[in-house]
Amino acid sequence: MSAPILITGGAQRLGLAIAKDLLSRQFKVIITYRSKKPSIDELIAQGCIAIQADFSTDNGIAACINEIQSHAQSIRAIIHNASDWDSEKSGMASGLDAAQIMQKMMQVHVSAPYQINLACKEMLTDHADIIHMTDYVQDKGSNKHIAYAASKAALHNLTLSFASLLAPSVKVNSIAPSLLMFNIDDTEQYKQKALSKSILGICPGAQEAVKAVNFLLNSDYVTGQTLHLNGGRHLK
Ligand SMILES: NC(=O)C1=CN([C@@H]2O[C@H](COP(=O)(O)OP(=O)(O)OC[C@H]3O[C@@H](n4cnc5c(N)ncnc54)[C@H](OP(=O)(O)O)[C@@H]3O)[C@@H](O)[C@H]2O)C=CC1
Ligand SMILES: Nc1nc2c(c(=O)[nH]1)N=C([C@H](O)[C@@H](O)CO)CN2
Repeated sequence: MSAPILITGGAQRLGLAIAKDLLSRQFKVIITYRSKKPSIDELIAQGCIAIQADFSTDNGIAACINEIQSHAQSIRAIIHNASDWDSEKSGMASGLDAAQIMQKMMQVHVSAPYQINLACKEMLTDHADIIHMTDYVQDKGSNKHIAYAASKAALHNLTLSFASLLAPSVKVNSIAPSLLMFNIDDTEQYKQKALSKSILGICPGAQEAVKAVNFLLNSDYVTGQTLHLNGGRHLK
């Protein structure tokens, strides 16, 4: 029986598109989700295993690891996709102070992938992959999402460390998107401004991430790298 591919945060948007693509091509898929959504029942109906997990606490991460290990003896790939895109403004508006915002961003984007990778590394098959979904801001920072950007930079640093630790049997890479999908509450003004930040000027949708994941899964010689999905934003 083929080893499953684990996708964290697989119940919506990019993670859901990646899960659906892999299931359509007969991969075994395990997703984690934080809050219940209709998409989860659809995935389960297609044979996906769905694990409820909230990475905001170490107990939540440990419980998730136990669930993963109860469902699989081996793992073909781990895609760390789960994420909260907190700005300092939105975080403080929700009552968090600076320390709590930084802790929240580092917990989901760094501590969870770190703990899951170490706990599951012996389960990874020969020629396995770990993919960290980072962000264009990993290299550039962000004046509105300071803690978020720092956590994505730290996540990319995990790529470098785990690529070195797990070679040659496991490849570890970052995928660093900028705008791939809008959010439901994005205004037209925001959308136009976001589109203007890249030289290609489009919002390509989730399939751009699907294609990048499949490139890495099919590669034999790419590790410790970043696949930039940013429409040439760095050239603007
Ligand atoms: N979409 C884009 O244009 C871009 C995306 N990226 C990155 O790509 C990845 C996918 O993006 P996107 O699909 O938009 O992501 P989403 O913002 O849709 O988040 C994906 C999932 O992560 C889950 N999640 C958030 N916090 C936690 C937590 N503490 N524990 C467990 N699960 C959690 C959410 O659960 P819940 O549904 O319960 O909230 C959500 O379903 C992310 O890492 C993102 O940072 C980077 C740049 C651009
Ligand atoms: N977890 C998330 N991270 C990010 C999102 C998102 O919706 N969820 N969106 C972005 C933006 O698209 C940004 O790249 C361009 O404005 C960044 N990260």
